Amino acid sequence: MSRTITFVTGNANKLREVQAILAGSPSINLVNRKLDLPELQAATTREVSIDKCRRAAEIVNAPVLVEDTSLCFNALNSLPGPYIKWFLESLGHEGLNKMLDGFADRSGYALCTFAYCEGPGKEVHVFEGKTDGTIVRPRGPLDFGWDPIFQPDGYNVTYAEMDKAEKNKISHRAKSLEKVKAFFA
Ligand SMILES: O=c1nc[nH]c2c1ncn2[C@H]1C[C@H](O)[C@@H](COP(=O)(O)OP(=O)(O)OP(=O)(O)O)O1
Ligand SMILES: [Mg+2]
Repeated sequence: MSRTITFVTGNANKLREVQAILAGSPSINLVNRKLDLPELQAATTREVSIDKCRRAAEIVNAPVLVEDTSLCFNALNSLPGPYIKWFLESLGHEGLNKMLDGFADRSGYALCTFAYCEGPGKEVHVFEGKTDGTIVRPRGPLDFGWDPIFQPDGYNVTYAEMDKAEKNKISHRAKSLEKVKAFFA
């Protein structure tokens, strides 16, 4: 049985990756609604995505999936975290790198948190995926967010330099979507 789920996101690149990763998953029929939902000022992507999911369910009034992504620097006790979007917009790739120039540790991780809810007032289910890596000077195409400055552990290329299919095998998003798929299987 295939269920129709509305993926609420304003980010076209996220949508493309989610569609690619879910291609061939017969249990999920994904449709998109482009809404840039307001996001709670909270410490974790978990809290942000749960709140975002509740808001989405109210608006769409049907089963919804949302996702919130963090980029966390270990030297900064996991900041910028859920605020990476605003740090990236204000500081750019170079500014994000400079934030770490005073530290020996340039390691970090990408964290993706999907949240699913059947409708207004219903329980919210959370699915997290994490990929560890290093923050590097930008390399590769500039089409998706902080991809050029994130080099996943075990690779000598950045997310941006990787084949899309390769990124979609090992990414934070792929790992959390594995859990989403298992939930609906
Ligand atoms: O795999 C990724 N590779 C590189 N950059 C990424 C990735 N995934 C999210 N990003 C960027 C987009 C945004 O600058 C921030 C997350 O913020 P986040 O609120 O989750 O995304 P968003 O506001 O663009 O879309 P949405 O409407 O789903 O909230 O990191
Ligand atoms: Mg957002």
